Amino acid sequence: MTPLSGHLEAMRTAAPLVQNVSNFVAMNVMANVMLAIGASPAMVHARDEVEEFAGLASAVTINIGTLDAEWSECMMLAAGAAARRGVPWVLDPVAIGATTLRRQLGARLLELSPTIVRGNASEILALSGIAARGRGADAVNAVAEAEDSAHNLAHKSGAIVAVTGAVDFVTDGTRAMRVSNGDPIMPRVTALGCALTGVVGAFAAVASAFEGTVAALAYYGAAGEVAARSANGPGSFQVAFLDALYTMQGPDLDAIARVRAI
Ligand SMILES: Nc1ncnc2c1ncn2[C@@H]1O[C@H](COP(=O)(O)OP(=O)(O)O)[C@@H](O)[C@H]1O
Ligand SMILES: Cc1ncsc1CCOP(=O)(O)O
Ligand SMILES: [Mg+2]
Repeated sequence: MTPLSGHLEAMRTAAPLVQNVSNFVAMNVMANVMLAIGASPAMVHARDEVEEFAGLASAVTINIGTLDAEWSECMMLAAGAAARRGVPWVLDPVAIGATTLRRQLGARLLELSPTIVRGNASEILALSGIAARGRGADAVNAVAEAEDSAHNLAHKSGAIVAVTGAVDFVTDGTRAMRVSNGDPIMPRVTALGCALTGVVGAFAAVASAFEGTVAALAYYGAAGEVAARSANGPGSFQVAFLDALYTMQGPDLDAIARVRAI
């Protein structure tokens, strides 16, 4: 396995263009996070250009956070274009257990073979067909509760499935890893999960989907730990987090990361 630092350095060298069909809450947060890590984000979702743009991007991310009928159509077009062109694409099934609209779109997007699915435990349970509703976009389930579902979902869909929370879990349906970096203040800042999905996309542009996802999660959690040391609450954390993502070097990541195979 390539060291985590190797993936971070490769991602920064490539500065991949990542197309994000995101949501109204996350767009600004996500773009700032992606610029801080050294990637090039483009929040492009209009029906008339979304497929063309997917041909320019090194990765595509699809997030159902603030969907309506038109967003849904654009997401299907973008995911389809990425899948046809072999561009890695990441699904973030925000609040998928909450409504029929979300569940139906999630099922249709899964048919387009996402490279990676990244969500919290309640979302991964719901996407797997287990009756977990979450609390809107927030998880009410622990990661451990969703690990079997993640495994089955990965096996069935062919996607790498990442369940995030206090200890992240990543599986390809056969092997699995846990990443125990991060800080409990992270879910107190909106859209940090959505922004992480963009970071996963940037790493998937330069690494295998499994290794890239693990590296992205470890880097993100490590930066969260560094930022939490100087933060007084969610406001100062948000600023410190962007700085930590920006300043973290490969050797820092290798030293702070807590990644283990299961
Ligand atoms: N209790 C926690 N302790 C440490 N890190 C956490 C905790 N909860 C979430 N995180 C981290 O926050 C980031 C966003 O994950 P999460 O909150 O699960 O996403 P979402 O916002 O989509 O629900 C991940 O890096 C995850 O590891
Ligand atoms: C609060 C909210 N409502 C719809 S999308 C969204 C953002 C969710 O962000 P995250 O999944 O990163 O917590
Ligand atoms: Mg989320």
